[in-house]
Amino acid sequence: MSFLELRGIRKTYYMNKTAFPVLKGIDLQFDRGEFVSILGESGGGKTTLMNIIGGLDAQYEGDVLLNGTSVRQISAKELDAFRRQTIGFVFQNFNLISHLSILDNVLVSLQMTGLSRHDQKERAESLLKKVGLAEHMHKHPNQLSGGQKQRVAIARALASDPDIIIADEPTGALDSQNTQEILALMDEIAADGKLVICVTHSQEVADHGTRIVHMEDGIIDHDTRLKAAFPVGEHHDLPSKHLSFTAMVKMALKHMRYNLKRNLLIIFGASIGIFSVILMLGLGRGVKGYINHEIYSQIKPTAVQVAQNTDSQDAKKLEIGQTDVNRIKQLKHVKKVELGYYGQGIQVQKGGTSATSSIFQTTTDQMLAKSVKKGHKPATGEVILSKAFAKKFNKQHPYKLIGQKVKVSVTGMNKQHLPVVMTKSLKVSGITDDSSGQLQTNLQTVRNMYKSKKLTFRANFATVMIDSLKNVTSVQDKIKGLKTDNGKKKQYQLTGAGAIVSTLNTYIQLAFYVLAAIAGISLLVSAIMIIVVLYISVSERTKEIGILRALGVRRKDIRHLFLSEAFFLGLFSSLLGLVFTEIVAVLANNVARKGIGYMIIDITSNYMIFGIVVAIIISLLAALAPAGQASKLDPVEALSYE
Ligand SMILES: Nc1ncnc2c1ncn2[C@@H]1O[C@H](COP(=O)(O)OP(=O)(O)OP(=O)(O)O)[C@@H](O)[C@H]1O
Repeated sequence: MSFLELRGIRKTYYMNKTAFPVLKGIDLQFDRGEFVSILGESGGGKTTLMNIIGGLDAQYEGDVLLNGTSVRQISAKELDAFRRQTIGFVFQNFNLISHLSILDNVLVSLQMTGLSRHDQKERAESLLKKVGLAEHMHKHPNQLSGGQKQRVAIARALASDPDIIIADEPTGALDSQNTQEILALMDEIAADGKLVICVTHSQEVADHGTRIVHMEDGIIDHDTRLKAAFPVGEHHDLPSKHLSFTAMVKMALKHMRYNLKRNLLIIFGASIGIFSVILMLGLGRGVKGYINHEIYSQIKPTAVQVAQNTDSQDAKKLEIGQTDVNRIKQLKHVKKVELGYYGQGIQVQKGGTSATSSIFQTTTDQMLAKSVKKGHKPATGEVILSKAFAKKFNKQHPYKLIGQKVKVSVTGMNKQHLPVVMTKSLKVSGITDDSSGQLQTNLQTVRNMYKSKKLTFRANFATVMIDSLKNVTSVQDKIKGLKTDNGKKKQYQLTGAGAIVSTLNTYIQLAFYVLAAIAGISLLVSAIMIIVVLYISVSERTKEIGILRALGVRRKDIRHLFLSEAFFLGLFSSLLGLVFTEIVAVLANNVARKGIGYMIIDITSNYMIFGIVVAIIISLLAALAPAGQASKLDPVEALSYE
């Protein structure tokens, strides 16, 4: 049984349904240790035959048998493995991968063997030494002469220690001295026990081998043995595996580095999209934060004041009692309920001056300390005045009232519904910035005033503290819906800014989402840019894809190669976009801090992660079609791509 056998190989090309038969029944047998030259006229079908033997072309009739096993029946994956393990290609125009160094070109093949990384490198170096290129390992193909390039190609073909070397016009582009050197190398390979099949036009090259096969009109018309085949010793195949994902990723990175300028430009362009989206989100959050900060410094939007819904002046009807408090306290999201007292027409006297306060109200625990411009919140027996009211007693220096005593007269009703005036001397503890005539004291002070006249104190409002702004509206609705014990609707009267603040926040958020979405258009442009670049890259690298496929790289790996590049484009552009955003945020926040005392751009780590993930997903989606196209390229067509 021969090592390699061709049985009735026929191949016909079709052009517009016209058949062009090229191979018309080829039967040949080869053994290891042979150096077979295939001679024939130009266009006679030699390359076509080599592609069939090398497992690059599976569209033919007949059969190729390796050690008696048909290669025709095997799956596409097995055919990839066949090329990896059994075949080494040497082409007329070298077909080296231009963006990889000489060493890396040889290593691509070795990465598909079971050798350790160290052994791969050692073997690549020793093969390059063998072909006389020890000093050129770190150069790129464009830095070598034609003869040197062909020696790299031979080193690469030998890397996975295949049994068959297929050389298609290996000396076609070389001068006579280089031709002799390459032929000597091919001799050595055959002497090593491999089968060398070499397509040539040159009789000189053909005469060098052990056998000449002549093709004419699609059939073999002469088969001449010049000398005996080289003796074949024991042979152990190098274990083969497909290219690892990491190797593919590394190759993608090397290609990106080789085309650094172009890739930097793409990364820069795409980063602008990420930059604008993240900036808008950060600005939205910052502005919302700033507005809330301003609102919270004036009022407590999570506080709602509840009073009885009545026009009556009767203190009994106006009372908010313990039953009301208990009812409200039971509601979800209610943190605290504090009773309060509200009155009008309160007389205040100091020395010879007296004035009437338009609003008199008890403060709650929740009262903001910062709302007291000077002084402090009132303790029992103390009162705070608004600046406008204080001016009535000291026009020039209203703040001087702090620490002084004023007489406060509140009118209550006794059991007979007759007015009773309660007067108490209270110390001014602070002054607010308020322009209304407001007077505030604490609840205990009012209780004490009622007690001193033996009148029943009735609170007439309650302050309800809600756990968070987002729950204000729902709690308000629930309070409005509360019923009395006999099932009647209570219909409380509610006041508070929470609902408005909450709506305002929703609108601000919405406005910035819209802005971010508009900024997202630039992301779309980035995606289109990546699609275009990858399509260009696929057509530029068609030959490289053909070479990789000839070396036994799977379709899947080719797809991974392009997807890896897209992944890195997405990753690097998002990182650059984030750097730009950070720079702008730091600068803008510096200015904003000086101007309004607040950092106006608030970029959270979630936004950053969102930016990175979105950029990568968009890049990968953009790469799907070009990567798919690359992986589907026919290896023979890809190799003959000009
Ligand atoms: N993909 C293809 N589609 C159609 N015809 C093709 C295709 N590839 C090759 N041919 C034709 O098949 C014939 C054989 O081509 P092939 O490249 O095998 O010849 P060759 O013997 O290697 O020629 P040369 O010595 O000039 O390299 C040629 O006539 C060529 O035009």
